[in-house]
Amino acid sequence: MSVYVASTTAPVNIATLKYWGKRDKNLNLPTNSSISVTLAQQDLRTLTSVATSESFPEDKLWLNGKEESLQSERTQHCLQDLRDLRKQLEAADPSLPRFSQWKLRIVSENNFPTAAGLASSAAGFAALVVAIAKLYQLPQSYSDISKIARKGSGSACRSLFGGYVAWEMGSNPDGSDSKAVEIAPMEHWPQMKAAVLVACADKKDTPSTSGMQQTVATSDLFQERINVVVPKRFEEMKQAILNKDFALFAELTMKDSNSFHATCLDSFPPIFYMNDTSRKIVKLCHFINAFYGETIVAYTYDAGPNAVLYYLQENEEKLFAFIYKVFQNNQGWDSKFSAKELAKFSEYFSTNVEPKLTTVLDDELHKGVTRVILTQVGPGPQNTTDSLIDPSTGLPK
Ligand SMILES: Nc1ncnc2c1ncn2[C@@H]1O[C@H](COP(=O)(O)OP(=O)(O)OP(=O)(O)O)[C@@H](O)[C@H]1O
Ligand SMILES: C[C@@](O)(CCOP(=O)(O)OP(=O)(O)O)CC(=O)O
Repeated sequence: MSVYVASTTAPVNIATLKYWGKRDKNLNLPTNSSISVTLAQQDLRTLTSVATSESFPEDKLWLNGKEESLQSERTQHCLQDLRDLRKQLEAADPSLPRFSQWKLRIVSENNFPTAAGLASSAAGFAALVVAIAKLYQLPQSYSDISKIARKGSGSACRSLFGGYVAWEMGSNPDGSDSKAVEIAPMEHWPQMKAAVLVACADKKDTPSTSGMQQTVATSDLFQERINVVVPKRFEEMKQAILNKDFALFAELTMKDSNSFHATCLDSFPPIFYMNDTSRKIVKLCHFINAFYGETIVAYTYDAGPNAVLYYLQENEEKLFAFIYKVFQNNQGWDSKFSAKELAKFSEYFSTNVEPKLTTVLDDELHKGVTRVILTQVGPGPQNTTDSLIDPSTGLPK
């Protein structure tokens, strides 16, 4: 029995200009273009291996060690599109093995919690699509392949690229121009860092897909957002990235997060993703920027209460004087900083911040957070020699 195997990793991306709203649910076509930053894979990544063999009786998926259904319409859509592209290759070259007819085994692992509002579906679908495209040796560009990932989960199309990425909404009814493109690679602005403050949360309020539908159907504010606010902001944010203008990038990022959550609140019945902790972190960020008289941090929130803070390496000490002070009891610091480095943040706080503070910081705020993930801008999907499939059996290792 010949078993053919391919593997890839794929990153998480966190939008700075949010995708919210579909104009076509089946094809996952958005009502606005969006922009994101791809995060480093050391902390947040999916590893996916795929195998195909004439002897496999059915398609199968194992996610984080457990067998899961592959029956969702979205996954089926992705598999069908990939098989169609492979079929074209096989038609052009009859010597190729008939992978398009054979069943697939997919084994995937996320190195972070799945379905915890950390964009696991984005990394997951990106990895799935890239791994199969690799197995099938498809010649299409990553922008073309991103259209298939998009059908799995909209935000997944942006995880096909590293650095700074746009999802161009397109206008064709068949979705052929709704794809991800690179705005700039990570090397363009490698100083961008991200601190994820993972909030304590039960299941999310409303899944993204149904939340979007509700907003599209009921919010008046949403019409202003997609027709006026986002088109202008999309161009401005692209320029801010190209010019490495952090103050502008940060302001647009914060405003866009607020605008997206405002349309959620304006939906009927309203949808609440941010909680009290999220709102206090928003206030803390504005306080920090006002304290220094300069914008050194931006917050953004997806469809859940976790905060993602973007900042530049050069401002880490200034920012962490506050953030470490408030969240030092949360796990996640020791893996990135030595005790000496952490002591420097405390020292900066007691020397430069504390004497000038006019307000008392909330010493209970850390209780609403479970852990911090300290990371940075990162590359797109990576080739890997790690494999989750045993090629002699075609089963998970
Ligand atoms: N590695 C993976 N391979 C394939 N599918 C995955 C993978 N990881 C996650 N998924 C799919 O994504 C689902 C989780 O998506 P969901 O949108 O609920 O959470 P999330 O992406 O972590 O959060 P959010 O979209 O709010 O950031 C999983 O139930 C699974 O179907
Ligand atoms: C708030 C968001 O994170 C929404 C992401 O929505 P999904 O991509 O998870 O939605 P589906 O296309 O229905 O799978 C904003 C963003 O990532 O742009």
